[in-house]
Amino acid sequence: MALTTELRTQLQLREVAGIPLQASTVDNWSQIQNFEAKPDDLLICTYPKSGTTWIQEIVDMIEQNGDVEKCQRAVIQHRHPFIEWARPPQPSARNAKDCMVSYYHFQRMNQMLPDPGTWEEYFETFINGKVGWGSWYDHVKGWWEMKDRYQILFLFFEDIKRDPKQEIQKVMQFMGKSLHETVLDKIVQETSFEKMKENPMTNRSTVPKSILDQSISPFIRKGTVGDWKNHFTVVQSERFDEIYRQKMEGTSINFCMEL
Ligand SMILES: Nc1ncnc2c1ncn2[C@@H]1O[C@H](COP(=O)(O)OS(=O)(=O)O)[C@@H](OP(=O)(O)O)[C@H]1O
Repeated sequence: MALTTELRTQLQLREVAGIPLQASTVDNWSQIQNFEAKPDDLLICTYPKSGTTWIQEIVDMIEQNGDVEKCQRAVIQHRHPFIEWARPPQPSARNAKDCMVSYYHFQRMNQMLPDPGTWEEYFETFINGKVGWGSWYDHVKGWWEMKDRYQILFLFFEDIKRDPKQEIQKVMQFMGKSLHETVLDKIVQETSFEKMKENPMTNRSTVPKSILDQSISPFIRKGTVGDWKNHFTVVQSERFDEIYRQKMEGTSINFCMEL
């Protein structure tokens, strides 16, 4: 049974250093902040809805040398636990407009996050960074500035979509692995949108409907670049571009908005 609307409106996000987060994350914050990575740990650092699940599956497929059965050993969220969920960061970025659309549909179906309201209301919430995990702009700018100072592989959703093999190869090299071309091709195939949408270990179908109601919007929804054009009005798009220019001023990062 889904949470009632009344209960959902009570699901307020709380803030740590100005970043809205789920209450359970805030309650465990000191434990999360004290997390110490081991030298060979690989952290996947994504803004929500930027392809987290996709890169998780790619990384595991590489780690398991393309062995599909091994990647079926558990659901994706158990194979790579989320640090902020405090049960026991490579940044991946996706253009802000598609990210907003994806996040909007996710908040409609995710009963553990506040109801997004109408698309117009959500537009304001998102551009003001009042969504869970905070501002898209701060996340992307922060990691972009950091990328040359640490051992970081910065990936774009749009690049993986355009040329999955080339980007998977980059991840493989970053992980210090060398896999045969046929294995790479298999990984490309197994991590395609169609495969991951059907795969119960990646599509969140095992999560109860009371948490993720996939009848409202599927977790693996469209997986495209440019879906924002189906949601943004011309006025919204122009206003967004202006705000984007202000917020991203001074950064050299460039996003592809359509393929
Ligand atoms: N294999 C593959 N190919 C293309 N696109 C894919 C793939 N897997 C997931 N996706 C799309 O990624 C979006 C979900 O992002 P996240 O996994 O970061 O979501 S979450 O933050 O972990 O909830 C969500 O985007 P939208 O479809 O635009 O909503 C998913 O459909």
